[in-house]
Amino acid sequence: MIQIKNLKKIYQTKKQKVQAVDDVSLTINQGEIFGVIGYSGAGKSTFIRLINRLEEPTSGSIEIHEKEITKMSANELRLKRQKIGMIFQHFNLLWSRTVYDNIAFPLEIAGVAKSEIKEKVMELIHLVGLSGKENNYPSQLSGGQKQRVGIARALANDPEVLLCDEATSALDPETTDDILDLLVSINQKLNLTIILITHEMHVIQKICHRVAVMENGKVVEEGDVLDVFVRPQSKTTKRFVQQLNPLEHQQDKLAEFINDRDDSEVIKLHFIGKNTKRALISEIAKKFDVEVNILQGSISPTQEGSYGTLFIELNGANDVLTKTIEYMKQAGVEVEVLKHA
Ligand SMILES: Nc1ncnc2c1ncn2[C@@H]1O[C@H](COP(=O)(O)OP(=O)(O)OP(=O)(O)O)[C@@H](O)[C@H]1O
Repeated sequence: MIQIKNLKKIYQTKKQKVQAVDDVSLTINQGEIFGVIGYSGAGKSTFIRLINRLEEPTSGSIEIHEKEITKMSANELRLKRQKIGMIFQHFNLLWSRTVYDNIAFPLEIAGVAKSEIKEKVMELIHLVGLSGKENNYPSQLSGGQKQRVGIARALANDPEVLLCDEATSALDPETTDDILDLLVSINQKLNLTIILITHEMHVIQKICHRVAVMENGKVVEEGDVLDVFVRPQSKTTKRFVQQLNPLEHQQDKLAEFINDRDDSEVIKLHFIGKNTKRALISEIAKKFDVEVNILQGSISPTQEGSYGTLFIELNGANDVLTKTIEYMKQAGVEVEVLKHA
């Protein structure tokens, strides 16, 4: 478990003080993928660099597996950092070293015997899907392959946690998905805790279990990914969720369309988890004397299950409409009436 309490970082420049991280407290559980999302300047990079003290905190504490990072001496910190892997947006590889030698580097520094290094490096090369590329130099690799080297290097000393600093931001969408899949498989195979920062909601949706939203150095919202997606609270979170759900963008257009039709009830439904697989619309059409018109719908998978949004129009007698809505609520679907008949 990682416990971060009242973490603060103030940069003092000649002209001004910048409060980059402002009283952040978070608990990150063993084996989870925890995402921190925010717009540029929110304080994400500073936050993640504070965890392994690449930046010195102004105040606050960070405990990893009950060891207080903030109180460690330089020597203790050097040893602890071997157990905190990190990957970067621009990979930070050693360009004059081959794939093999890049991955071997942290093991050499840790004083591991050559024969053990060989076994470990070959195992890691296999794990990240780079078999056959051992003797290539970084310049001979694609962006996705470079990040695979970065991941293998970060895993060399069997870390307790992997920090990912915008690890997919320099990659195209398809390669991003491949790297995200690799991170999920590593998380599952090794039960490795992963903390990542990103400005892309897609990354959070695809691989994170929990998420914190940062704004002006503060965490403005935090929770299970599914909950945050379905019920975003802060304005910033709502904007991020809209980034991903085209339906939310189109809600204004839908509203115009809805207002044209004065005899129908218009409803927004949120299906969460196993409910996304339920044939609720055909159920209500059979069970009640209502006409159902499907206006728009989408379904999005997350690590913790799927969620779906559906806009429907219902026509029928008022008491039947009330019963239909009650039936859908009882089925565990969230119902929001956008326009009454
Ligand atoms: N070394 C520094 N000295 C002074 N101010 C800094 C320093 N590093 C970051 N800042 C400031 O701290 C704030 C947070 O920056 P940070 O890079 O952590 O945000 P971010 O969310 O990672 O943004 P980006 O995605 O653009 O990197 C910004 O106002 C930034 O200008």
